Amino acid sequence: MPKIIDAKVIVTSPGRNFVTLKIETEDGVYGLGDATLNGRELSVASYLTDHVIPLLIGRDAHRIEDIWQYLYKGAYWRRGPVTMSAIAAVDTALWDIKGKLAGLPLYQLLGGASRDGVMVYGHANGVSIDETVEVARDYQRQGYKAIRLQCGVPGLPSTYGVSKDKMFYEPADADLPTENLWSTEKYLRVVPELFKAAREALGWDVHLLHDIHHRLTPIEAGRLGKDLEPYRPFWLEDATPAENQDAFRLIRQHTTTPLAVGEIFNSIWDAKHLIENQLIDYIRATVVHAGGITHLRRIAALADLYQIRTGCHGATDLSPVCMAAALHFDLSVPNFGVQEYMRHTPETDAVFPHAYSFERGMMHPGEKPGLGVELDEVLAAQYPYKRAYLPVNRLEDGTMYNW
Ligand SMILES: O=C(O)C(=O)C[C@H](O)[C@H](O)CO
Ligand SMILES: [Mg+2]
Repeated sequence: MPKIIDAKVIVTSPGRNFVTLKIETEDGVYGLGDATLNGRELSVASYLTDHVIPLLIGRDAHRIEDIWQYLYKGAYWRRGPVTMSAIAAVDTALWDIKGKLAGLPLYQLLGGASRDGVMVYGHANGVSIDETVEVARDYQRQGYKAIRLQCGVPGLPSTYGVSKDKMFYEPADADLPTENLWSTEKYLRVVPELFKAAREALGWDVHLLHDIHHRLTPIEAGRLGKDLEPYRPFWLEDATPAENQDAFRLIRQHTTTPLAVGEIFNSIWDAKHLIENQLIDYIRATVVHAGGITHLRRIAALADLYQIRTGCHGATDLSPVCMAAALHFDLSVPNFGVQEYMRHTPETDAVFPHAYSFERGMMHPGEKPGLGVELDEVLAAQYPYKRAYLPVNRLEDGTMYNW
């Protein structure tokens, strides 16, 4: 058996923080797993180092399911983003090892390719509608088949999804949380105008997406979904906070615009009611925050019964290790929908050399055994952890709101 003899956590910040687990086996094969939880990174690093790594030493790296169950059931305290990100890192690293030992890229172990490539969506954003549409046009020229549109809201100094840089977006921008302002009324006026202008400029042969980022009540989201129907959005994401899963029923009663949710979900239990009641169309849970490949496959299998497709989260705070794992999953899973793709900075790509590639709107995980991602530990050591928080949101009268 490939016995686990060592494991360690590597924290590095090549432009942003990443937490990576490296598991080594007796025969010199190692695997990597992403454990990054944006703004709360060190909690997962400690969970792994202090509580998980001692449990791994001496175990058979091939027994992925058993180790998953051991860490989930054995902790007694189930679920939650810290626990599930830690379990995800172990699970991903073990799949990486299994692939390397088999001499096969991970997607082959997951049943092989179900499609030729993975459709991804890029982020077009700008301060104004015109600027956003111009950026979207540029994405279209690069061959993107799906584009997310976010634009500034007149009257609000800044908002989610609008960055200074056109290809990179990094919301965790400060040593203490930046405070943003929010007005639902102002926002609801601009989004239909954005989609109208985008359809006029880009035509109908491109999928258009939008992320509400948990900021509307169900009835407000229903109204926005209805207003956007003429422009046929691919999805509206995180329309309303999803702790109360039935909130999505109210949105559904008012619009046929497809709904996506789940980037902050960490377990099948967060999605079960939404899926079984067909309250959503896309499930956005991804490898690092939802228990790894093993658990994500379980969520996708449940979703498949209800014709709900996957749409894995893929922001920059998910490391190239997670991106690679997501692409292997996407290529193989039967009910794939779309994959989010936000480019990492050149510094991040240098620390994590990888086999995955992008060509005209499609990605492929590559043919290297396992995940196909390395971690240059010498380079990583040159970028020490730097505390960084996600922003917070307040209404214009000072009331704390959802970011
Ligand atoms: O990429 C998205 O859809 C996001 O909503 C990005 C999140 O704000 C980000 O990953 C938070 O860490
Ligand atoms: Mg989102």
